[in-house]
Amino acid sequence: MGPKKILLLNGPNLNLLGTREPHIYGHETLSDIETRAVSQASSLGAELSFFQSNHEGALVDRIHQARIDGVEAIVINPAAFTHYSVALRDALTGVSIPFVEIHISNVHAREEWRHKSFLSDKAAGVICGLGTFGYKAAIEWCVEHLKAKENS
Ligand SMILES: O=C(O)[C@]1(O)C=C(c2cccc(Sc3ccccc3)c2)[C@@H](O)[C@H](O)C1
Repeated sequence: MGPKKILLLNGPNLNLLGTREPHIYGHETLSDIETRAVSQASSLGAELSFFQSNHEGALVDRIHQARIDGVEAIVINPAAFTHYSVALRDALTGVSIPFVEIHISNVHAREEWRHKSFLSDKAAGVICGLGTFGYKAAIEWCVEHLKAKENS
């Protein structure tokens, strides 16, 4: 049994992280987040890959590929797609890979339309409002979950 494979997905506009609205999304860039996630996963004995796209279909395709690649858990910040993407919901449920939905901001403390997620009821868990710490927590949960599943 090789290292556990985790995929980190980030949705539209997150490539702009750290450049605008730092009061909401912080100062870290997406690259900072991805680099730290790879290092954290490695220290936990897991293998993390990452992908960001502004295009819904590209994320759907990457989720399909995750199944082929033997990815065992997904951490996804769907960004705006959270609030309307049935396609992402269907892709994630279709590949039957457990996923953690993460939001840097507390979407429940923001505009009403950000309170609705098309993914949350299908997620293993949802983390929001903890800033980029949410990525760290989500990755740690995935590793623990996969280890527990292996030992069950
Ligand atoms: O809080 C989040 O992580 C969230 O998923 C992230 C979002 C997000 C992601 C990237 C950019 C923006 S808005 C923006 C656009 C340009 C520069 C800075 C921010 C919102 C929102 O669409 C979601 O409602 C909430």
